[in-house]
Amino acid sequence: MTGPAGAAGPAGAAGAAGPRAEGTGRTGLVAATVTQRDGTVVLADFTLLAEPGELLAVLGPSGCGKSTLLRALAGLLPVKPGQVMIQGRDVTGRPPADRDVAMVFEKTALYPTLDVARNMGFGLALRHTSAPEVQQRVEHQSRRLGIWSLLRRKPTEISMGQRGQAGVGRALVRRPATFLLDEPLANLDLPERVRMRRVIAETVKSAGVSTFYVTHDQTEALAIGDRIAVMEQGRVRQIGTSRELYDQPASLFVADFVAPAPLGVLTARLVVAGGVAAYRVGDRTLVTWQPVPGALVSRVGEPVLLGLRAESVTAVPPNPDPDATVLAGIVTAVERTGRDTFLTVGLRDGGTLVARFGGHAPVRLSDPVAVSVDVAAAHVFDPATGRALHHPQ
Ligand SMILES: Nc1ncnc2c1ncn2[C@@H]1O[C@H](COP(=O)(O)OP(=O)(O)OP(=O)(O)O)[C@@H](O)[C@H]1O
Repeated sequence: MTGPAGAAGPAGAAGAAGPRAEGTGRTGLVAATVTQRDGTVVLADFTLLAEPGELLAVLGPSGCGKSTLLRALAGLLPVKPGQVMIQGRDVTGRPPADRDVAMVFEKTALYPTLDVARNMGFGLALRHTSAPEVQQRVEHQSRRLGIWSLLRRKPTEISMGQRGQAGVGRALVRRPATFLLDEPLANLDLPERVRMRRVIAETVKSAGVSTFYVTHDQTEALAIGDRIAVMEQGRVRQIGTSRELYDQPASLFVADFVAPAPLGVLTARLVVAGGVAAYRVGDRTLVTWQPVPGALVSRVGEPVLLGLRAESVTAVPPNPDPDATVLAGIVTAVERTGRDTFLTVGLRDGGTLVARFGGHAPVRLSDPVAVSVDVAAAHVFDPATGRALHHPQ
């Protein structure tokens, strides 16, 4: 199920709004307005609900309101008007302690006088879990997280990354009504992040607890989320699985935000040439060799934006197909990942593309370069609104 906020299906954004969220077991905000203490309205008429047991990744740029969402769910910021639902129960106006949430902040504070084991078990002890059970859960979880050897150390005796891991451990030993994880893997190196996010995903899934996992790292969101909600400026722009967001982004913003490499964008005009769809870009006509897609028929003759992923823009083969589209430009940025080289190419005909070449491509900044473009693979957007008009099959 995918779509922009408000057009999503049963588990989607505004589709599940109102009292219907009650009794469904869903967790999230419904038609909620959240205002910071200084009067800044961060979320307005905002609806986002996770299904029971779902790991919902919340992805978006800095300042879009991700932390505000979690703080409102936890009861740290008031929702007025609107509803906060936890497992289908309306907890709006209830204090944080009544909501049974386990929350991890990016900068989780541990109790400085307690060792890691007691920090991890603190929430359980508060809830009157027996000492042997606290010990058993802390040991089990610390082994899974790889911090068992740190249990007797104080927070000042471990690294920032390890403090973050202990904070995650403190949440994961619990079986709360919902997990709220706000950039829980900050300060960790990449291999540790990947390992930790697997442990987190396994733990929250096996606990069957709805989880909001906030990140601004698209790779992390796509890897971990059952679905991903993409936020921008206090709104959910789209909610769907990683495949849905990648194949059918609702807008240019979403397409660019979920792409591992920046999206190339060309300003074009849709034309029909010899019965097939083509795009005029500067003086060039880029032919798709396919009929005009149904969704674009009404747009023939009009300007559109073409979004091209790096995998559709590649090195020109030694004996190129004469019908292939080859564009010339200048390399304005080079990023090497080992396996691939990503080139940002300023085109002679206007516009910028990002191309994926092989890892050994002998290309340097400011080099002239020719790229082969799979025009039929372009996602097509409305230039005025950025809304998607057509996705390639
Ligand atoms: N205490 C505050 N008082 C006033 N405005 C705030 C406060 N905290 C956050 N904001 C504003 O609310 C908006 C959303 O902030 P929020 O922290 O929710 O964003 P975010 O998506 O979590 O960002 P990041 O990824 O950088 O953590 C921002 O414009 C921010 O400046």
